[in-house]
Amino acid sequence: MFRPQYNEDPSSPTESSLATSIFESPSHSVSDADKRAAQIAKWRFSTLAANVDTKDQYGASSTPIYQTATFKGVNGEYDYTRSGNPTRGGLESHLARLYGAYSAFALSTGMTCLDMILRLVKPGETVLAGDDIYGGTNRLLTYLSTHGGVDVRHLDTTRPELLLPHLGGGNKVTMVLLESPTNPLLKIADLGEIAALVKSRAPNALIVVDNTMMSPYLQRPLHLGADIVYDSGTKYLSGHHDVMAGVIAVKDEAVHKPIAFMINSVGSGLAPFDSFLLLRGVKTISLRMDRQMATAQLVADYLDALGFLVHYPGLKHHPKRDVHYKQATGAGAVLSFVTDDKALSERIVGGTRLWGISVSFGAVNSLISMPCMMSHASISAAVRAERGLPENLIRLCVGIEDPRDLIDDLEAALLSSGAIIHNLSYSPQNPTKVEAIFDTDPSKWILERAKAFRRPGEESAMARLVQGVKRSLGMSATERKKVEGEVVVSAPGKVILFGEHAVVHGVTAIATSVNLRCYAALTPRSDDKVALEVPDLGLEMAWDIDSLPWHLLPIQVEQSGSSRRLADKDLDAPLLEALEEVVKAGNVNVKSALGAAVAWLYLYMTIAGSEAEAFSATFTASSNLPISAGLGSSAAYSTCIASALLIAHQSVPTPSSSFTAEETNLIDGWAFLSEKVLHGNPSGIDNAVSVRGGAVAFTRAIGGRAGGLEMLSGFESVRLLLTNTLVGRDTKTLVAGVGKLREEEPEMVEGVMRSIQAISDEARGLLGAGEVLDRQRLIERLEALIKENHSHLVTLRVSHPSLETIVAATSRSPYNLSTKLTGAGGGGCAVTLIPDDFDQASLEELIEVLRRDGFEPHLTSLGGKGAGVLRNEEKDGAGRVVGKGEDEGVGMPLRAGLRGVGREGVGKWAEGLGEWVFT
Ligand SMILES: N[C@@H](CCSC[C@H](N)C(=O)O)C(=O)O
Repeated sequence: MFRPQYNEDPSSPTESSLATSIFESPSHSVSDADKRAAQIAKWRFSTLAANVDTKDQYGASSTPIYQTATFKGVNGEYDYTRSGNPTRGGLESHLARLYGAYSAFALSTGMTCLDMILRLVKPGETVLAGDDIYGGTNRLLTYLSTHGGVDVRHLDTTRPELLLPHLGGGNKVTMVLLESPTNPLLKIADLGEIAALVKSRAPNALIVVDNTMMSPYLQRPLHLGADIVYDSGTKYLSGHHDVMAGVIAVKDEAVHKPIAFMINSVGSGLAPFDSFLLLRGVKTISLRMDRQMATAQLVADYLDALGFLVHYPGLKHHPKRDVHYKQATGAGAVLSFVTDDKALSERIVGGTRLWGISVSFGAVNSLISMPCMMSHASISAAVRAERGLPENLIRLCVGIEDPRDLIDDLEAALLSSGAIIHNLSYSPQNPTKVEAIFDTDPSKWILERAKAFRRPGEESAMARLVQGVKRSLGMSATERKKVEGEVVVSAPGKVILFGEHAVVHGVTAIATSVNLRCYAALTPRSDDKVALEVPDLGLEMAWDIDSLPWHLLPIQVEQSGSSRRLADKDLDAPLLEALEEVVKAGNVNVKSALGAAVAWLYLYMTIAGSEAEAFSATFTASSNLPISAGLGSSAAYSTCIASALLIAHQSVPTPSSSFTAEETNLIDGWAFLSEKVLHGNPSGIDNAVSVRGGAVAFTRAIGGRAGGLEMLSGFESVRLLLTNTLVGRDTKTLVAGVGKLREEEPEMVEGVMRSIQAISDEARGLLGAGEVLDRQRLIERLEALIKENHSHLVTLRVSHPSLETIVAATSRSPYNLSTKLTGAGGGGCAVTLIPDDFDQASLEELIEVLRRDGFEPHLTSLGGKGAGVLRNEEKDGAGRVVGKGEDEGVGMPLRAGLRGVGREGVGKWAEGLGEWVFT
């Protein structure tokens, strides 16, 4: 005789026949039927579901509806539809295969199934059931206990150990009735563990599982130790809410027989037409459920991201997620959430248009309900309260609609009800961008979508309070990543030697690094804070890491071609605005300090990529570069932030000799992003020079012409006097002034632009790999070009009396030096080339003259090194750099020295630290 195999995947337990008689247990002959069964046993669920294995007398593809009450007794197989009907029989054979069951029965409703099953329990016996169960189940169990003499006990089935006191001893437990997930709180019971536990202590007790939430597609309890499983066929099995039905599937003949007897005696078998509908619906179950589940996950993620307490086993933090996925292959398409306010829940439910307000679930259209008022209304309010079923609970049953329409509708209802409000840190132009993400990654889309809103009121305040208390107790809310040792970096400033202003109009500019630099240390700490110290700006701030707006982090688009995460091209407006608020909340409003703090936090968060990757550290930066003088101090600062963070995150290792081109480009990309935070729309030339050092020729892409950046490698260092006029100026106004002049006098300005392009072209040749001149001739040509370029800048009206004073002082005898403004002009700095043979005494005298005139001269040189990192040789046994955190007891962190030496001493301090490696 053929016996079913209870394997992992659905087996083929019954012989393929159009009908299964309920009078007798299925008997099967070894032969073709067994061979076919063996073949079917290999099929996966969706193949089995779509192929109904019937043997109709006419070969009908779709099982015919035998709409007849009686039969004339051909072969004695059927006599009366209550006892057996070919349409129902075909359905039952098909269902048995899907459940991996010994046999299956199709009944008029799910509740009829439970009724038939509960008739196996006798008065005086005990049934154990969950404390979160469907209202109809609770009602029938209550009736049985009040009218049938059955002892019904409700327990929390998520804790198998709670069953123990009820098993064995004087207890007469003959049935354990389980739901997993439960309806409506989606709690998870470990079906296998409970079955084993019950069987070990009460071997005769039957394990019964209501599997309606999952269907056999996702969970097959008979394979987990259950004896009987039943489903409301009205739900996922039929899928269209056009038929009421129930299905019982059993493990063996011993259970089959009494249930078959009862169904025939009572006449609860499913009618032929309804059997046809159920059979038709079940063929598509896997398709429907896959789609419904995928959308349910999005809806759950969305509500979760908005801060609602959501019950759904697909959520990462569902308390029994692991148990669920041990016994089921998916999370299903029902979820519930609480609002903490019944009236609010009513407004949400009433505010939806697409979600139908209805009981039931599993159909192709989505439904919304309040269980306490609907599916679970038959449980008294007192019992609901006792069992922890919130009156404000909303249950969502997700259908196959487009997820975007469902979210639109739900979002509108949440908004109109006041359950969520707009997140003002979110820029309103983003929805289109967000919509586009849906096609490539719906789960990222949903999280981005949730960023636009937040829940008003208590909950977040409460969460903040809890976190505050935790912090005050010295408890960390999150296990933090640690920075391994202190990271010390530096990066140079730059001067634009030729082509400033003209570069805005597409002319090539030549910029070189200077040996004035920004220095910075990233020092580990262990108090869950991230801090910033820029003593030059009077900036000293610290933030709790978990108080930062991590939820606004831009979506991380998969990047091909690099194992490292590259910087985004554009700034994320919501994050930027939120960080400005964060910094302003610390009473920092001065533009330079505000920018420095926001740039630091922006890179700190985006390079980490998530709060989980963030570490606790202090970033300390100081620079001997004049600030806001057109010398690229912000680019040097940005380069320091980028390189320190990338090294700390081990995206860039501290090299033994120099950085690779890929590492250099990576640092440049992130430094450019920081420059965007600081300047809005920078050209990129400053960070390019700061990261790479040396000299570059930079042409901005403009009017369809390609731009470019060329490193000028043949360049040897030249001495330079950089004189700060200390006259503040506004770059934007000066750039706009040249633009206006171009409109008013186009020919004149075009002529100047052409001349400056010629200067830059010649300089590119001199400093690059072009014409090789002897050193003296090179300096002479550069001096001539400096003078010429300055005169053009005067013509463009961007000079300033203070700059002209410096030009005059340096060009007069006995100095005879060439000077030009650098950068935006209108004040700022002037650069004076110092030939190799210029005598030291004259130089010192000139510096004194300039000082007396109220200027601030710095002797420096052109074309120094780019970004650098201090090689820390101190390693521990595992080869890691020894940490010098605030509290690691390994001596003073280097940042203390960096703060202590002041701007003038910082260069010397850095030199004395040890060996540096540069890009
Ligand atoms: N009025 C009905 C409610 C049926 S609820 C159906 C379904 N099981 C669900 O959970 O939505 C009744 O009282 O039984």
